[in-house]
Amino acid sequence: MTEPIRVLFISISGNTRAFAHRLADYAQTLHQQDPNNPPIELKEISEATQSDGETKPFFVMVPTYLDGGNGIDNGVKELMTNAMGDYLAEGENADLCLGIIGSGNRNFNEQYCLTAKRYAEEFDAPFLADYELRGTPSDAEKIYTILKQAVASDAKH
Ligand SMILES: Cc1cc2nc3c(=O)[nH]c(=O)nc-3n(C[C@H](O)[C@H](O)[C@H](O)COP(=O)(O)O)c2cc1C
Repeated sequence: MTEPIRVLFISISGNTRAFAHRLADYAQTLHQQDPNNPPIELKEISEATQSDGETKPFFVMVPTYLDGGNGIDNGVKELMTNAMGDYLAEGENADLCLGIIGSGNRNFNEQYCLTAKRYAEEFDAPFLADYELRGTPSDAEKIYTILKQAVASDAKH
């Protein structure tokens, strides 16, 4: 039996939630065709989430909400998504994070997907992929392949 791929996400206006479900639906279709394709198990993190301590590896999907700065030579302030950063910082959770997927809007130029990039650095996990807004079917295909490869090459756990 193939272990599900776990994906933790946070979503403020619903785009990341929509993409997470698109990704899980795509994984489910492939899983039904061939049980060697792992399904995706989603967990939504919000301000209300209490961590009882993660025990299995997972990936993170985080959109970008930043205020001020340009993210390069002056500071930016993370808004809205802090509950995910707090969750990763709790206990040993970050040790189980296999990678971060960022989303955002390219209109933000250098700040595109910057929260995911900052998390990757802070929590010492690879920045695996990015997509815009609600993502596309081809983003789901691409990201599913990346997650599957990351699980297969995970020598840490
Ligand atoms: C106030 C605000 C600030 C944002 N800042 C950024 C940003 O700095 N970089 C970026 O790539 N996207 C930025 N975005 C775009 C969001 O990351 C994008 O809409 C994302 O899909 C929202 O995900 P959600 O609907 O799951 O909350 C911003 C959106 C808003 C409303």
